[in-house]
Amino acid sequence: MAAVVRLDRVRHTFPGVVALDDVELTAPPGRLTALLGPSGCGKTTLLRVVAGHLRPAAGRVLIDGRDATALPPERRDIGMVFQSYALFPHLTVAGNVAFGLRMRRLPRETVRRRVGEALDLVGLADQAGRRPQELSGGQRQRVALARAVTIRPAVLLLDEPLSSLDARLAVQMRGELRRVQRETGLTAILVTHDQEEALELADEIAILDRGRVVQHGAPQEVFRAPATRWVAGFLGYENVLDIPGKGPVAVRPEHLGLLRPGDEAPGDAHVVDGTVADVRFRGTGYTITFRTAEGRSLVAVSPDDGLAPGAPARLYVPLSRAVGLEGRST
Ligand SMILES: Nc1ncnc2c1ncn2[C@@H]1O[C@H](COP(=O)(O)OP(=O)(O)OP(=O)(O)O)[C@@H](O)[C@H]1O
Repeated sequence: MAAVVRLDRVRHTFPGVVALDDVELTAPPGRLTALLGPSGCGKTTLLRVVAGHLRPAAGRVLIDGRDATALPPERRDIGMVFQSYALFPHLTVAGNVAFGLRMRRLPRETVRRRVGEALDLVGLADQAGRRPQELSGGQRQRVALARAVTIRPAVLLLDEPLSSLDARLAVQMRGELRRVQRETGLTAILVTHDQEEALELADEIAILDRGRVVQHGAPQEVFRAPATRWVAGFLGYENVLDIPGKGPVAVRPEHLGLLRPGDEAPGDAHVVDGTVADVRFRGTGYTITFRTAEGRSLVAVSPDDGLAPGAPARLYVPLSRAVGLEGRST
């Protein structure tokens, strides 16, 4: 049965750094919770505390209501997948997947069956006899995933599992990871610094900033309604501007519209006049930076350029896309 993981006021410091600052977090059973935040915000420290590789200075780790804070990693019933795969080079694929089962002294026949099931699950049944160094990065990560799930752990911890894969493969592996997590029904906690990955994979996202969980919710909710100015900025609401009657608002570049001469702004939009400061090609279009009359910098994206630095420009913000910042903490 999938377990619920709860962190109860977990605190940890390293010399001169508060890595975890009274973290309260619940990872619900059978769901994938992503820990998302910038480098150094405490994601890995949090995962190490859950895994039992690090004893927190204060607070408790509860796995299915049981206090696991003092338990060593091997008694926590946890499967782990690391960025670096951490496969045994001298063992075959099947040997790697079997490792945890053999450690648990399961009967030979059970080990054989479960290894077969795990390799089927990750699509590597035909690679069982190969060694890790003969596999691609994506295949190695599948072996690591099979090894972690075959012990049927209460919790699956994933520490940046896709970040050593090239961009295209990482995107493809997202789907694999999601499917395996769903099919196994495991409670999973994923550490990532990649927003897109978190939004696509997670049932819930916890955003960390300087050792604190600053927002926790469904991906859509976190993305559409960032709880603080910092979260808004972190999630790409790059533009902050004042709208009369609404106060300061944050807007994503892709929601800032560009009015060509003669264009009318749509109803329910706020119009801003400015000057083009910079135009950059970004493959699928252009990133255009504007300077408003009040001296603010605004960034928009446009499918075509046709604008040169110094040219006057009119922008509009659909009010439905503007996230009000008044009353939100920094
Ligand atoms: N073993 C350690 N000794 C001293 N400081 C540490 C140690 N491990 C982490 N820290 C510090 O604790 C803070 C949190 O680090 P952590 O590795 O948890 O961040 P992270 O969010 O996982 O970052 P990244 O995305 O870069 O891996 C950072 O300021 C880091 O420098």
